[in-house]
Amino acid sequence: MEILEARVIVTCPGRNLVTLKIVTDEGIYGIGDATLNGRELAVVAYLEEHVLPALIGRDAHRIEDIWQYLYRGAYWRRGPVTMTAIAAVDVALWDIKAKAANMPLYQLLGGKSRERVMVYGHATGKDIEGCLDEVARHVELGYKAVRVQCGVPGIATTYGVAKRSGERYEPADSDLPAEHVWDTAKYLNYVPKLFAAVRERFGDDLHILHDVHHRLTPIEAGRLGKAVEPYNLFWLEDCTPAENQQSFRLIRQHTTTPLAVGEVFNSIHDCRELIQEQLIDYIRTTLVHAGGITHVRRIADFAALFQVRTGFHGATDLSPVCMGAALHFDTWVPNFGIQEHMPHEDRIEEVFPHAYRFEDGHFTPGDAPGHGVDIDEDLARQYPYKRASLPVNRLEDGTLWHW
Ligand SMILES: O=C(O)[C@@H](O)[C@@H](O)[C@H](O)[C@H](O)CO
Ligand SMILES: [Mg+2]
Repeated sequence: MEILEARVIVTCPGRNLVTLKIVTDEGIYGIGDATLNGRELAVVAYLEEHVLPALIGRDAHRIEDIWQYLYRGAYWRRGPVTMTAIAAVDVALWDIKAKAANMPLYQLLGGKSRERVMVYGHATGKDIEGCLDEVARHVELGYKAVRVQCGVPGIATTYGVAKRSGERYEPADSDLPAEHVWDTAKYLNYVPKLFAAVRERFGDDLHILHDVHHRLTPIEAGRLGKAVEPYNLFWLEDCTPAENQQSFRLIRQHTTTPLAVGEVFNSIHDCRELIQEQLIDYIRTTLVHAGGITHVRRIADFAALFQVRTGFHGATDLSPVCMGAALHFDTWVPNFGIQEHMPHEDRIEEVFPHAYRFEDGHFTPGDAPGHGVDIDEDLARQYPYKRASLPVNRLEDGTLWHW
């Protein structure tokens, strides 16, 4: 089956999303997500100039060979732009292969390991009370697991908190990077009270998650993990930047709170020590930013050897195409943990019709052949690209900090 054509579709139905469509001579096409939040056009140029011309005429069935060709051929190794471009090609080719086999993608991966995929939703509030109301709304909607984030008194804006209650937060919300102010001491004094309040009101069964978004030092992370042990978190995410994988040894010496890391990783080499030394419990690296199904499957299999489970990134900047493919992966992967879910706004749902469905705190990927997500190109064209940047964070004295 020959690749006849490959094109990139950029659309902004509320936020920028980049999609790759690969068309074959048998009339079967596949699509892959190529969205790298805040750096979208870098991936578009990479694909259009350096990848797509080399795909034309290749056999669409040779997914592994094409992956190696793009990875080794680039010479420079890894990096988010390269690995997102490779992921888009890879997921589109898996979509094609599954459609050609007339099977849902999870069947090609090895079949179902579970009937449904547990997801966590996002409860955010400008303070603890506001966040509790949002947790209640999620529990009502059926969620069994909820990520809780709230504003901190004395800090004007806090990452991951929606501007208005009931809305989703959007990290890329301004033309040029917005500047936020951060204060670790205020955060560390306040946030344990949030978990205490959630347990008090919702009991022991609800899974609670929290994202620190890389903002603590390793010893601060150890202290927080230890302080919140009584509240039995499902996980504490990105408690410190993980470029220095060894720093997690220090955190592990101090706490048994489960740790999740990896949404910014794009290669198995970024998480090798973390997994091999069992310094984390959940790996968050997902299809779109880490070379697609072909590479993330290697990460997941490696993680399984060390009882590390998956907990894929699933914020709104990962398009429905990534979500659909991830749900097939989650349905198959033996060492599944949980899947992040942030609902896309209606305009996005209209541009990307999909087979996956939410029910009772879980998703099922559907049984449509392929990954079950499509793109309405005419509608997509009605929403032109609009530059949007991720924020930066500074300490009160002006020092640039992790956001
Ligand atoms: O856990 C998460 O979902 C996040 O950390 C994201 O909101 C992340 O900040 C964005 O996806 C960045 O594009
Ligand atoms: Mg995160």
